[in-house]
Amino acid sequence: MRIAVVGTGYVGLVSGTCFAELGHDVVCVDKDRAKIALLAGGDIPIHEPGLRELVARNAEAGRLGFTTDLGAAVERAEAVILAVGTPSLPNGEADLTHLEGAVREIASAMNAYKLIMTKSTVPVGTNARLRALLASLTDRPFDIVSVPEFLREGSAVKDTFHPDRIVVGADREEAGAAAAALHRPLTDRIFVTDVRSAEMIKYASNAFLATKISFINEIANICEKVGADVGQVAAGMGLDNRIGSSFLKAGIGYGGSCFPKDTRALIQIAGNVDYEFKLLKSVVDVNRDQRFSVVRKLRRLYGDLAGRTIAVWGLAFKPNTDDVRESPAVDIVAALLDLGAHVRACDPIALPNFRSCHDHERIAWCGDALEAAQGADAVCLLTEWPEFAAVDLGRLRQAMRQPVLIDGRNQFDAERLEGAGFAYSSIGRPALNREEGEAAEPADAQPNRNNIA
Ligand SMILES: NC(=O)C1=CN([C@@H]2O[C@H](COP(=O)(O)OP(=O)(O)OC[C@H]3O[C@@H](n4cnc5c(N)ncnc54)[C@H](O)[C@@H]3O)[C@@H](O)[C@H]2O)C=CC1
Ligand SMILES: O=C(O)[C@H]1O[C@H](OP(=O)(O)OP(=O)(O)OC[C@H]2O[C@@H](n3ccc(=O)[nH]c3=O)[C@H](O)[C@@H]2O)[C@H](O)[C@@H](O)[C@@H]1O
Repeated sequence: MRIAVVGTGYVGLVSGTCFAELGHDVVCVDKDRAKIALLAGGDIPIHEPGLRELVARNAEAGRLGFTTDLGAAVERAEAVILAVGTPSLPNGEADLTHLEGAVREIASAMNAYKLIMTKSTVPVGTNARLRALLASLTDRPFDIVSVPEFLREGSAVKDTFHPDRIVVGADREEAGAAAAALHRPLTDRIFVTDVRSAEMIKYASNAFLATKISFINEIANICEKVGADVGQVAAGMGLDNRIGSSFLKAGIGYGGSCFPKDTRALIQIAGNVDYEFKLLKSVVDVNRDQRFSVVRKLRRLYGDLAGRTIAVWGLAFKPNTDDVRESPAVDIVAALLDLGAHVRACDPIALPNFRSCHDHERIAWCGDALEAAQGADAVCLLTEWPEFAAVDLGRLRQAMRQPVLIDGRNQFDAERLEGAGFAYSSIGRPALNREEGEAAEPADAQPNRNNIA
């Protein structure tokens, strides 16, 4: 099939490449000329394991092309995938201007029947509105079906080739069958439903996963107070098939381009029909606060952070990506700077993206974990890159002014760290060196180890 993919972000690029790999003839379109020039030159604009090779192989085979000419791509296509961004408006609602713009451009290129598949995450009712918009602009026949995308950054290629399920929302049976047939080589688990339910499945799925994360983070906060270990609690809970073990990793909360945006949008979707989604509002509040637990631990330890040097390990919102959109690190670094601290930051690949948006005279940009730790009063681990957990503790201790490690992603073993002479604190796990009932006192030159948990 000849396919045009409109929007060459994660979703467009990965799904376009996937369909090329399946033998289809794919052209990816983006209005960002720099992005298309990069792709046409054999480079890729995102860090995604396995993607570069896949793009190169399919481009070389002539099955995958890149263009800024939406009209030409759509004219030759039998199917069009919509994968443009749907970012948050200031009130939390999804901004649909990119989608509407793309549909207007598609209208001008309609020369025959097209199967249009919306992979962008859109509020319930959006596909119906896009259908009405397109119908008002063209007499040519088309279908619009909803095929929400569930890939994760960092494992996008694997997720696309081995999805848990494909959801197809169609209001005409033949259109649903055609979209399902296109995805059939990827999985037999294809759930065909109506368009509105498909749109809602996407938001409900992201909101549910976000809820699991905020839930376990609140359990972690209670664990800290009662002396339980959230890792053990999550493991024990996860053995129940009804609960499942995934998305129960406690830490500094979720970030990224989707959970924050989609939870806000679902709260708005509910609000627009006069329903207050209380649970989801709390999920968002808990998540917003959770990241600052790292800063609170530092303040309990040191009191005033002005003039302190804090090493920040990890800037990406999760490992295996250079994406820093709504990363907890953004707020944590800003809070440290507001409190007068000096920050020494590192990340294996996300540093340039972070630096381009959040540069500051009191941030030193460092090449690796040990360089960042040089002269630091504390290390804060914010992204669970494997190289951080593998750091040589002896060299780390030597590099630091004070051997303090705040582990925002529970990557280290407390006993090992404390055995190596560190004051160590993680999220929701008991601190070995803290006596029950011990009073918290502000510290001066030396950290008050007993206050770190
Ligand atoms: N990033 C992710 O992991 C996932 C994203 N999604 C959803 O997929 C959608 C796309 O997200 P990303 O892939 O992150 O996109 P992105 O926001 O990184 O990129 C979208 C691209 O669309 C292009 N674009 C906008 N209007 C255009 C037009 N009229 N013609 C051609 N190109 C146009 C932009 O220049 C941009 O390069 C969003 O709705 C998102 O919520 C869904 C699942 C996973
Ligand atoms: O709609 C989207 O864009 C995508 O959003 C998420 O994917 P993604 O944001 O790429 O990454 P996740 O692996 O879900 O992680 C999101 C955030 O949650 C955090 N997280 C995840 C799992 C966990 O147990 N604990 C936890 O804090 C991660 O550190 C990260 O900050 C969903 O997992 C995808 O299914 C969905 O397609």
